[in-house]
Amino acid sequence: MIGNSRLHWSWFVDKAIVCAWDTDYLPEAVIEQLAKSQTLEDLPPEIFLPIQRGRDIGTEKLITTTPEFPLPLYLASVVPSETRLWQTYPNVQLITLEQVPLEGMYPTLGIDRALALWGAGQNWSFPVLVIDAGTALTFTGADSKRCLVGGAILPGFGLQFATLGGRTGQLPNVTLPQQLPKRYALNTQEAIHSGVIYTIVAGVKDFIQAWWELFAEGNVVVTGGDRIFLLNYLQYEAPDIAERLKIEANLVFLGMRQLSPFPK
Ligand SMILES: Nc1ncnc2c1ncn2[C@@H]1O[C@H](COP(=O)(O)OP(=O)(O)O)[C@@H](O)[C@H]1O
Ligand SMILES: CC(C)(COP(=O)(O)O)[C@@H](O)C(=O)NCCC(=O)O
Ligand SMILES: [K+]
Repeated sequence: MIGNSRLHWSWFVDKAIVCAWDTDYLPEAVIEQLAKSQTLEDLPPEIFLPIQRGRDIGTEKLITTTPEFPLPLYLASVVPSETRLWQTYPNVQLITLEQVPLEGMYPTLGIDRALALWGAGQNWSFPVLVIDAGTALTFTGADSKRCLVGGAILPGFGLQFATLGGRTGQLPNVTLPQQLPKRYALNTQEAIHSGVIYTIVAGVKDFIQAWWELFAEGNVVVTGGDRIFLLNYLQYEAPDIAERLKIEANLVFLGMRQLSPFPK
């Protein structure tokens, strides 16, 4: 899965997610090395270091399966320039919205949102709302008939901080704090933390409450690179809401493995 910040990887054996990890965007040379690899040992370390170091729980299972080479690659992307790069890989299948069995999708819906929503619905049941705290923060919901209700898109935590740091004369770049900051800050860094975090948390709370007005028993699943931070803040601000949330890093991959038929 190619996101707007980085690449998200999963190694599948049939429908099992053996392991999952993230990397930075990668240069063409690495894609070429992947294409030429004939054994697990040949695989580019930029991609498979987590596996090759043997630190991942899935490693043993991996070594005992004999995959075909070049490795089949299922690609979903919301970054067209990166899609083009990876389409040079000889054994690539592009996953598109047509393969996701949700009803009512609009043509420009992000494939990451569609796959995450499908994965959440398959894993927990519909109706379901997915909150993706990634580069963008997105809400994407579907009803009990697996029909897209719709959603919303706003700049994620990192993007809000980067915009303030990059587009103003005297604001520094800041990173996410572990704890919910003080609301009334007395220095610049904490003022940025407070402004971005309290408004995102209030917005997320409001979207969740609105969702439960539509679907009283509706599931809510949180994913994305900043999911743990978001959940932590919500636990302080709205513990009753936080308690009812599901959290899952690999929603997109849960969605991919439930495509029927799995793309060939
Ligand atoms: N190594 C990392 N590289 C980039 N973002 C990271 C990293 N680790 C954590 N993050 C956080 O993840 C967020 C991006 O979420 P992610 O779901 O990975 O994005 P996307 O799917 O849009 O590529 C960033 O705002 C950042 O705070
Ligand atoms: C909204 C997104 C930018 C989110 O991307 P991400 O933050 O996960 O990298 C992406 O899903 C996208 O480009 N969507 C297309 C517009 C839409 O979903 O309506
Ligand atoms: K995402």
